Amino acid sequence: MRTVRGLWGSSHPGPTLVVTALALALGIAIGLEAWRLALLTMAVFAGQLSIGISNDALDAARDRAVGRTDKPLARGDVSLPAAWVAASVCLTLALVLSAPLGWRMLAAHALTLGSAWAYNAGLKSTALSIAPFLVSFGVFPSLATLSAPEPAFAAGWAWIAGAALGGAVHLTNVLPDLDDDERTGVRGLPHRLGARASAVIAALGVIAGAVAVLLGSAGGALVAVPSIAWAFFAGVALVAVVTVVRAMVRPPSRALFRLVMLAALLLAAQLVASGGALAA
Ligand SMILES: CC(C)=CCC/C(C)=C/CC/C(C)=C/COP(=O)(O)OP(=O)(O)O
Repeated sequence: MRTVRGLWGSSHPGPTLVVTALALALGIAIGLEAWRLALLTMAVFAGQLSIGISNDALDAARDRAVGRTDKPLARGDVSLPAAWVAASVCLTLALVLSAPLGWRMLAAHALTLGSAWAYNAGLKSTALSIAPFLVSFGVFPSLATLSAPEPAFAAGWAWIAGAALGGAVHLTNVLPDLDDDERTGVRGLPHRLGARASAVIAALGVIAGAVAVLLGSAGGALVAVPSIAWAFFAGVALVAVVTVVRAMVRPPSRALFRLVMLAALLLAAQLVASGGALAA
């Protein structure tokens, strides 16, 4: 039981659940039938577990060195071999569950997973640390549209929205750990930019994502934007403003990352509410 709890804690449960909910929301928005929706959601969930657990497995020694008591592997609640078995099983499950949805969906999911694992394996310590987030989240909306009986890539605006939000996720996720990371030699893009610049760019990313969804789901015509979409846009813009203000007046905390996740969920809800045409 301790191992299962520890593995769940290592999976980055918050982001895992949010990304899974986003996949479910996108699948609902495009009207996927029940079995496709279930497979898409379970495949994304398994993939997220594999990304989160492998991330903590690769970071275990560093996390132990800086006394990260929030990390089950660093605390010794889970052994490293158990984490690697769990991450490998989840990765395999993610691919096996994707396969019945078609080879295009399988290939796209493999790409998002490969890019995330590349982050874990070392890209996180380079100036290109943001790249896997742009790639994985950029491709992410297409996981839903490629799961449809007539597979298609997502529309260009959805790629832009996904990548912009993915960038914001990265720029805010590492903020509370900047000092610990520097001590263990992890110097990704946010470390090089500094906390405030990262938070401001993340907020701009959130706004860019909101504009892409607002205009994209209305076919590019401002006059065609329904009032419900404007309401969601205002909500997301408010989240972006709060993110910047918080970053200016308080030391960087998990709150900024949670605000970005909230913005992503609001945008997904907007897509479901407006029944926006997501496919290209
Ligand atoms: C759609 C999809 C597949 C997206 C995934 C994209 C991606 C690059 C995910 C990595 C997620 C992750 C475990 C970040 C934490 O890393 P960290 O080690 O920087 O921070 P930590 O202290 O929170 O572990």
